[in-house]
Amino acid sequence: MSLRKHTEVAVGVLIRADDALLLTSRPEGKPCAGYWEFPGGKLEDGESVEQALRRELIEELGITIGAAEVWKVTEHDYPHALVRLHWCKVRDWQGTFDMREGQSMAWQQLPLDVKPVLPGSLPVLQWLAQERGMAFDAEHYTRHLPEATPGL
Ligand SMILES: Nc1nc2c([nH]c(=O)n2[C@@H]2O[C@H](COP(=O)(O)OP(=O)(O)OP(=O)(O)O)[C@@H](O)[C@H]2O)c(=O)[nH]1
Repeated sequence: MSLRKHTEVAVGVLIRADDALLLTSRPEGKPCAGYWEFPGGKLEDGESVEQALRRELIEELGITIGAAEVWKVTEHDYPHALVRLHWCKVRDWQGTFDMREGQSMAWQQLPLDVKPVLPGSLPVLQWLAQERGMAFDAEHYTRHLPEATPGL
């Protein structure tokens, strides 16, 4: 049996006052380019989840977040990596959004209009829908997936 090492990832669910959620598109050159995701990235050595998330959101979006606590932890096994996702809800940030990696951003209510969404993010969309008393239809997010997606 081969044991794959987890890649630890900090992910921010940015929630605006009207409950809209921030989604960003994965830039060209990364695995799953063009998929929509919540902003974030991999922890570097010695970093906490909160530190990594703060650094990533400055690097990617040009904003500085306030306090961020881990809300949920999920795992997803992609061919390119076995990831452990540490999800933080963020309602407090400063600065102006600046897509520094050439990505797109979209404030979205549930169910999301942007597609496709990374499969590793679906559990969180389900929890968010539950919290809002809404039905969750996984097929809404998966039925238009490209048939062969390199890196997925
Ligand atoms: N940021 C982010 N990553 C996610 C989400 N869902 C999900 O499965 N992932 C996975 O978590 C991993 C995050 O890695 P990344 O490539 O975005 O990290 P990074 O910005 O540090 O990349 P880098 O290697 O270019 O520095 C990817 O394997 C990605 O598929 C999500 O909603 N947001």
